[in-house]
Amino acid sequence: MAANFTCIPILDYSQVASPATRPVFVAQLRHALINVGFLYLSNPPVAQDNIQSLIDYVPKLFALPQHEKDKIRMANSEHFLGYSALGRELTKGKTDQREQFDLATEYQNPWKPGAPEYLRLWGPSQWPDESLLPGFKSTMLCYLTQVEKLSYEFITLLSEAFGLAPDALDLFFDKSPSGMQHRGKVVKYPALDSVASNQGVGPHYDAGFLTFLLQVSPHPGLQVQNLSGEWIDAPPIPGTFVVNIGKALEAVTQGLARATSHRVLSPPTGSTPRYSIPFFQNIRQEIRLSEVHLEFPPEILKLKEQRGEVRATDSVNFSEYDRLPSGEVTLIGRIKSHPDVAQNHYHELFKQIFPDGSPEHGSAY
Ligand SMILES: O=C(O)CCC(=O)C(=O)O
Ligand SMILES: [Fe+2]
Repeated sequence: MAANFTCIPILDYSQVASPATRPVFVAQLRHALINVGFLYLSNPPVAQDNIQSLIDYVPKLFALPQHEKDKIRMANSEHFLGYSALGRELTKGKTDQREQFDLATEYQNPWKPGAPEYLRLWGPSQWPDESLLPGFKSTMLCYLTQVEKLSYEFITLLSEAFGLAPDALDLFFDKSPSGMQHRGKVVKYPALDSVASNQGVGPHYDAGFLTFLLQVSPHPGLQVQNLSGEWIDAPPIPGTFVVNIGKALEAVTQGLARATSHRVLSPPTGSTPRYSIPFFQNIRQEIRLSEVHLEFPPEILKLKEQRGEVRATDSVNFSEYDRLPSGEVTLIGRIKSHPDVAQNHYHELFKQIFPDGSPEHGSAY
């Protein structure tokens, strides 16, 4: 089988419910996880009317007066949650040309001085004033809760695809009430004529286990890197999520599930902006992936050998999962991409990572 993919498979979630079609879904999932690292998911179990209301809010969210957006800027938040103006984020040391709101599932942070710093990473979101955007907060939270549920269902399917027990990956999640926080973002990529480069977001891997991306507007721009380093387009397909694998899941599956390098190019000159809403599934922050050993059946491991190794990639982030607790790996990634937040809230780590001060044109990766 040609492991060096040139297109991204489309899986139909409605096949999961019936015993007759579930094995078809699971087989396609196995292929997508091992050989591609990306897939489209059609018929996801998330209410269409909720998705549509959320989509309707997106341009209004970015159209809020600048001072209202600045009131909830990420630099206020030790949890790296809130608004990032255009040009405030770095990937591979270069400025990303996007504007975004990081908004997570609800979580009360019990951190006390003396506990590891990375446990400060989860906490309450900063929401725009309710009177300016009535109903936005509840719509976004309802959306995040549904995608969270889907993300757990997907983990069970993934275990099945890899020949593991259905609960083999449960140890990565604390499913008690408010035991976990997962993060979402609402992102705007302005057209090339109003930004300084075409780096909407530079080449990178995602952090945790799974990402569920809603491509809100019809713009292409998302690209995925195959094994030989070619960039393959992943244009929006209405009614689907794009699902991809984070670096933590790759590490703990011994590379069976591929974390695939991806990027977004800015829309061309004269275009309207591109909008997207990713959801990032986290894992427990204290867990060290190096201490978890999953037993995969030999026939599954053989599929990885058949795929071969990645021959070229432009992404380098989140390589520390082989030694550090997962929360610390995420914190390092957040500090490198949002040094202004780190400068306000994580002085020691900021100094370690940026001994010469805040990077003008970053050199963190
Ligand atoms: O906006 C997109 O389509 C993808 C964004 C992304 O890859 C990310 O924020 O990690
Ligand atoms: Fe990403």
